[in-house]
Formats: sequence, C-alpha cells, structure tokens
Amino acid sequence: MPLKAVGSDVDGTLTVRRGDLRVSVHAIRGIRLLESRGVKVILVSGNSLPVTAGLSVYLGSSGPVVAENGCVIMYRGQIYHVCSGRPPEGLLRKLQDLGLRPSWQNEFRYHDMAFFMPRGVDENSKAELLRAVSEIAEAHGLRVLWSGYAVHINPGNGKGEGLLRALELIGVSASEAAAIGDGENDLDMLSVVPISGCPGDAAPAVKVKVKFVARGRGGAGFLEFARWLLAKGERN
Ligand SMILES: O=C(O)COP(=O)(O)O
Ligand SMILES: [Mg+2]
Repeated sequence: MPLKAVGSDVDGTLTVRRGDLRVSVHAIRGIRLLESRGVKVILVSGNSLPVTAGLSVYLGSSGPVVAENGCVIMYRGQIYHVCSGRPPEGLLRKLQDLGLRPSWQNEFRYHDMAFFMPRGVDENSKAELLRAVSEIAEAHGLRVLWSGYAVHINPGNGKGEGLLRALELIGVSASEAAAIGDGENDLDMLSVVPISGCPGDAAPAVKVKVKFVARGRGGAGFLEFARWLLAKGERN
C-alpha cells in the first residue's frame, strides 16, 4: 500500500533527544522531506492543543493535529473531541499531595491533565509515584500515561484512537500510514499502523515493539525513519 501519512510524537521524537524540548533541525528536514513527497505528517502529542497546533504550523506538517494523548484533534480550524469529561478536581488535588506538579498547560487542556514529577526524584521514587498515581486514577476509570516528560491522567483510549480518527478525517486507511514515537504513551499509536519506528534513544518498552529502531537520537532518528519509509516505498 502506498504511504500516505505518518503519525509522529513530538517530545523525544522531533526534539534533539529524549528529555530535551528543543526541536531538532533533522526533524524539520524529515517533515519537509515527507511532505514534499505527498506524505502528510500528523503530530500526535501529549501536549495541549495550542502547543501542538502551533508547532504544526511552524514545523510545516499538513495533517490533522492530535493533542492531549489522542483526546482532541484539530484539522482545518475545526476541533474534534475524541474524549469527554476530565479528571475530577479531588483526584488532581491528591496527585499534588503526592508532590506531583501540575503542568502550566493544564489551563489550556480539555480532557487529559499533565503533571511533572517532583524535582530531583530518583528512578525508584519515580516508579513508586507512578504506581501510586495509577492506583488513584484507575479507581476513577482513568488511564495513566507516562511520556518520559510528564504523567498524564487520561479519560480516553490514548494516541492510537486519536491517530485513527485523524486518518479518517483525511481519508487515509491505517494500512496506508506509519507512526513513530519514543515513549510509553506512544505504544498504542505504534500498534494501530503496520509500520512503526522509534528514535535510537526511545524507551526500552518502545524499542521492542517497533519495526524500525533508528540509530540517531530524537529528531535525527525521525529523519532516518522518514528516509527509510520513502526508500521502502520505492523498493515495493
Ligand atoms: O506532553 C508530554 O508529556 C510529552 O509529549 P509527547 O507525547 O509529544 O512526547
Ligand atoms: Mg514523546
């Protein structure tokens, strides 16, 4: 099937490397390359809609924008809500009692709420906190998604459903699409399309799931994946 769209995570996939927030110049080259060959790039991020939509404009990706880990989509100025509702205030207060810090982007979110880990927390304490948060959130029927940057409390089904809805909006079937991501919050997106990839510094849980593990970190890995996809299309 011809490749018509690529769903891409943002933080850790289009940035210099995982943990860094600066956009990689290699990622911009990769987006321009795909778009020049008629392949629409769809940003699929845990970030809020204003952040993700703004990035899409300046990075030049022409596909729909999927934000809040799949909960909300913007395309041609129209906003589509995949999720409904938002986590109860009491739950959000409990997370803050655990020392988690609400993201400034929560002011601009509809459904998915994001929290940063306490400053200076070590890996063990981070795992402990994620377990405690999961217990609290799951009691409310909510998902907990870790992006490597922030903990998300999500009332929906994650990025996979968001990407499928975005593909529907542009009349592209999942079999004509690929996806790339770096974090645990990308796993379901990477499983809804036949071809998936990750940067070389992606989370171990992602590397074992994808077809293509790039050598380069972050956006350099994205550019490698873009070139591999296009070369693959020429070989088929
Ligand atoms: O918002 C986050 O936590 C990270 O966003 P991402 O899904 O683009 O990596
Ligand atoms: Mg990411």
